[in-house]
Amino acid sequence: MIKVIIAGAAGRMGRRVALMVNRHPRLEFAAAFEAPGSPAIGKDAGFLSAGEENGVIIGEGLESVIDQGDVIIDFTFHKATMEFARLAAQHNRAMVIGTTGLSAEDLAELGGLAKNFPCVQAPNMSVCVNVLFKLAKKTAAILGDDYDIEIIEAHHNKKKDAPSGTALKLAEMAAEGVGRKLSEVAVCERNGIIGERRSEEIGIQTIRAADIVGEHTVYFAGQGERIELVHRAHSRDHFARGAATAAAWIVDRENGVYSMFDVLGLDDL
Ligand SMILES: NC(=O)c1ccc[n+]([C@@H]2O[C@H](COP(=O)([O-])OP(=O)(O)OC[C@H]3O[C@@H](n4cnc5c(N)ncnc54)[C@H](O)[C@@H]3O)[C@@H](O)[C@H]2O)c1
Ligand SMILES: O=C(O)C1=N[C@H](C(=O)O)CCC1
Repeated sequence: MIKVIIAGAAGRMGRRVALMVNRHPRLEFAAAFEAPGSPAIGKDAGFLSAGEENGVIIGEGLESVIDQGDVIIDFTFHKATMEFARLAAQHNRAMVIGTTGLSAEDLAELGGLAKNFPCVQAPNMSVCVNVLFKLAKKTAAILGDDYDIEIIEAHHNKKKDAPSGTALKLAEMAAEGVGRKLSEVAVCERNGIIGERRSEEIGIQTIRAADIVGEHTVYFAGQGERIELVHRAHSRDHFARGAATAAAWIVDRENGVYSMFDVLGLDDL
């Protein structure tokens, strides 16, 4: 069995990951940890996630548990994630990184650290969203420059980063489809007398409201008609299931950074 360490085990995602790891035939929920001072420390993580006693008591900090597992599943906060990656590199532990909000500098550092450990890093672990990433690129490439590309994302009011990592990836894929660099054409805020829209812009707008799990719409708007590609998450369980799938996949890989396209076999689409 592959022993799994869950970072942020008391979080919205951590709790569901614990459940999905418990249910995976090749995974064993071996250890869990939380942020220093978290009220969850010392509690049974299984109980938190599914009402199932499974005897995994939440510890404080990765260093306290890193020797108990083969792979770390991380849905925490971008600064914490980078600390864990540095430790994983020192201890040659695999990682599944679901945390978003990582900067370009973080991702560059992660690429260097991953010379010493294998990791899957993905802003969205859902199968359908990863198919949507591919559809966004292909749709943009087919329609070309005569269609304005805009993205709207909606999430719950507790989400700390914006735009969502998924929205940024959708925009990046669409930009690739039409041969643009997202860093040059992304417009994430519009306010005041903004003037006419530049045709090459890719707009990304954010909604934060109530308990919305995660919704993304990609607009390809032309004169007189448009295409909308839409994904709506019904629960966090499909993200957690994707993370468990990635954890079972990554432990046999060479060191380096992989995506969910690699895990799901979507790379050639
Ligand atoms: N890739 C995906 O499919 C996917 C899906 C959902 C959420 N996310 C991302 O996952 C992250 C977490 O989302 P969430 O809704 O679970 O948030 P959350 O705030 O509910 O959970 C985060 C947990 O991490 C803990 N944490 C923070 N710093 C820590 C540290 N240094 N050590 C240990 N634990 C620490 C917090 O105490 C909290 O319990 C966000 O970045 C979100 O965007 C990604
Ligand atoms: O709930 C969240 O936070 C989510 N974050 C990811 C993102 O930023 O894209 C994935 C969707 C849910």
